[in-house]
Amino acid sequence: MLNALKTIGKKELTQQLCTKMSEPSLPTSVVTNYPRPLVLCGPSGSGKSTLLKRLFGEYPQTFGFSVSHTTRQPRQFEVDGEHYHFIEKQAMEEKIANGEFIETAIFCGNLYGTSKAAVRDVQKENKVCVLDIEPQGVEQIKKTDLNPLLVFNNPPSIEELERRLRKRQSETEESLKKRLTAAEGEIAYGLKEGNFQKIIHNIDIDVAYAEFKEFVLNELKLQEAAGVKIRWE
Ligand SMILES: Nc1ncnc2c1ncn2[C@@H]1O[C@H](COP(=O)(O)OP(=O)(O)OP(=O)(O)O)[C@@H](O)[C@H]1O
Repeated sequence: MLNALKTIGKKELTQQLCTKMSEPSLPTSVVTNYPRPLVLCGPSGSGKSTLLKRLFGEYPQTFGFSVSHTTRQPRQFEVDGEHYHFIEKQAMEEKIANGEFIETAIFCGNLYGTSKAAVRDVQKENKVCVLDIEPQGVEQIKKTDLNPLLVFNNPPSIEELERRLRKRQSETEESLKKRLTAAEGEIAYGLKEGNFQKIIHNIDIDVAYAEFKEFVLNELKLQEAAGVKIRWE
């Protein structure tokens, strides 16, 4: 499942019980004067959410997530444009056909997706839009003019992934197996030269976070030097 939907899936599951180039890089062509989106890709259990939680904790105003679209009905207290962009199925299908989405998936019979416009909305606040997406989404976003920073979070081994996921106690045996099977392909994709600008070897979380943060901050400073406004506070 695409990663935004993995996140959505977790949210839904809780709510519904529905169940190398390691050199800093400047944009080759400056399409907008907004902060470049930050893509963090890596297998389930590799520690993406842990890294992002720390980053958001340290820089609460600088980074943001985009608002996803969904065809499901809003729940009480859910605000359109805040929790989701609620949209009719046909309208969403038209937008998908129009190439307006970076990634989409179906969960419990409803469509969900991350639109390019939603990423732009975060950029317009001078924030870095963070996207936790799977390889298919990475390939999609590379085809757009969003010009993201691409980071791969590499776990030490499949065995360690399994240990982390079991300890997290978030998975059934079936979903655990699916995640571990998918991990092999994701790691191969992540380590392939040229697919990402930065690979974080996430063994010790403190070391991994320090490396991740250093890469991101260096990139943001380069963008600032090129005239991009970044919201620090
Ligand atoms: N470097 C690390 N060493 C040991 N444990 C870690 C490390 N990084 C994360 N963890 C733990 O492993 C578990 C999985 O981490 P996390 O939820 O951040 O992964 P994820 O990549 O976001 O997974 P998913 O894609 O399924 O959301 C968590 O319980 C987290 O505390």
